[in-house]
Amino acid sequence: MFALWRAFVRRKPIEKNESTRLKKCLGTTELTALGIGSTLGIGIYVIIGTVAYRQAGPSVVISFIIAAISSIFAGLCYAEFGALVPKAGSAYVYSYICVGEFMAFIIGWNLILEYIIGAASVARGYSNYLDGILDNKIKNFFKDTLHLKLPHTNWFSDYPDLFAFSLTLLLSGVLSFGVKESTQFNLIFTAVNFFVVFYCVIVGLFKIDFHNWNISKNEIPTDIDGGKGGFFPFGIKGTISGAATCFYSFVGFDAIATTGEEVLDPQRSLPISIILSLTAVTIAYCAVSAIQTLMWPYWDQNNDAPLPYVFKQVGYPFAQKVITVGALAGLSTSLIGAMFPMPRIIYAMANDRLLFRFLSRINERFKTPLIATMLSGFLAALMATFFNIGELAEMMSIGTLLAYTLVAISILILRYQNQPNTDFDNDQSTAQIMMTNDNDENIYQGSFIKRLFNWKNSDQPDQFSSHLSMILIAISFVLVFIWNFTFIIFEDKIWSLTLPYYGIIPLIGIFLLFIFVVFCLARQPKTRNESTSFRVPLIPYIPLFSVFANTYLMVHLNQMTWFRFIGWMFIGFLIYFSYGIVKSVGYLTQEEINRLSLKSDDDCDGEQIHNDNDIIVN
Ligand SMILES: NC(=[NH2+])NCCC[C@H](N)C(=O)O
Repeated sequence: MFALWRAFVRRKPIEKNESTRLKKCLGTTELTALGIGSTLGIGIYVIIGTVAYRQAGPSVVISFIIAAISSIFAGLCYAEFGALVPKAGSAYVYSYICVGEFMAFIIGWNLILEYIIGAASVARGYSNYLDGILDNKIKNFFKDTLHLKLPHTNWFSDYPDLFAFSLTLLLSGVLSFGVKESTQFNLIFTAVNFFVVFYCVIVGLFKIDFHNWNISKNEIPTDIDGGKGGFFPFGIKGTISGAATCFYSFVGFDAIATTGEEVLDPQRSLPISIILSLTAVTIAYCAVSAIQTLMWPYWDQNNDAPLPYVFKQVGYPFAQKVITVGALAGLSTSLIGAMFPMPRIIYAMANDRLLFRFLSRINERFKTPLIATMLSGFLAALMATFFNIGELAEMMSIGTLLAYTLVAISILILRYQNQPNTDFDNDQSTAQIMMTNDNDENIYQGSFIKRLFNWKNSDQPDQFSSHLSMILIAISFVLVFIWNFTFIIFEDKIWSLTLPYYGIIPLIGIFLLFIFVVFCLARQPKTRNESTSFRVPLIPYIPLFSVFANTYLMVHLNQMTWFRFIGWMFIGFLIYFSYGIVKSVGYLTQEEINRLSLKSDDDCDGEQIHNDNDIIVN
């Protein structure tokens, strides 16, 4: 059991003076453009309209604000990681270096889900959008020629979307043959997209009518389910479930974190551009959602291409054309933003031997992880062909929400650690650090209660305080989850203020317990690493709030999404426990890793080096 735990918490050594074959050329501007480009897409052009129409009405603006808060808190945690680790990577790499292998595996596995399904959903959205403009010509053609009759028709689309399939496959082809994501291209497309958003807001301002935020029920045609009218036609519940959908619109900024190796000054640029791009995107979403719902009644928003529809309805056909250009630019950058990091994460995990080795093969000629790119591209293309966009968006959101949650938890663990693996000038490998850890003397002064409240006001974490904090973090995570699940059971009653006592008692009880645990955690000593350029303020509150907001949105996703997600995690654990845990490079020294990578460059099927520390799971 102990060996298992040691495997879970082993950390990846950081290669000192690691050279990179990639060109260091990106500055804060390019990175911010990349962040905005991969985030601002379907959200503006499709989601605002559909959420206003079906879930939240004009209060879609509030839904966006709620989703923004949860994403911004996650963004802060990403920014700290980016500032801390001077190395290319995603949340997966960061957590492997700072927290431990098991956490890293789960984050990485969820990121793969996010990117594959994210790419599929954007491709699908792209094709729906084009269809909306072309009066459903693509859809009708495929429906007539290749009609599908699959069970669960709300999951699957009723025709195979070969347009989305070809688009995804084409793009992954382009990406695998070494066409580096051109930042120039991205910059131009993002600028076009942003200009169009700006244009919509300005032009739209001339056609706003505040009555649209206060429509009464009898103005809504009887054959339309428009709720009770007003600003919250579907109640607060609608606004919140809308927020869970809007969350999708904020996903993508994490692409910034995967470019670390090409950035001139990552420790400075990464945090700045994450925060800048999230701010810009939030303003854009809030502005467009306000304008769009003020221009046209929420109950008559179009489903496939709502933004141009509204401009057409108010008598601005020219604006419709401008929006189409912006949408195609925006959806393209969003699609590339999802497809580009996808093979890189698979490659990184396979390189660390947490996933199968063949996925880390670099193609000699094109110098890209060809197999990983093609395989993930093919999977994304298949998903885009058969699944409905709604199902894809939910599935992507659950993976991303869990990844964000775990990144926030990782930041907490990092801050309360007594042996951080973040001394980047020290060439001692993690293996050695772990050895010394084990021989540490455990001088636990004072009784448990005293330590729990840190009576001595110690400001230096030691082994005891760091273990204690880990336990407190785990307990608070479990409490937040249970609280959110309980909340959702009674949600209708809570919003209508008719909550019975058997609902009040557990909710208050869990809440008080949570406050107690957070209080104890806040008392524990934290590490002080003043050298990093960005640190999340208000530890432990901001990461805990992020955990709360993310799990809250997670429990609002539908049951089927949860079942499919559990299936995905099950496959992941199967791979980890049968392969990753025994093959991972987590316990190798730097020299061994070098030998290993030399070997795998020559011959991927060669024999793998086994080190003395190879663990036996007992
Ligand atoms: N990395 C991803 N999962 N990308 C998909 C992002 C979707 C993007 N937020 C949009 O609204 O278009």
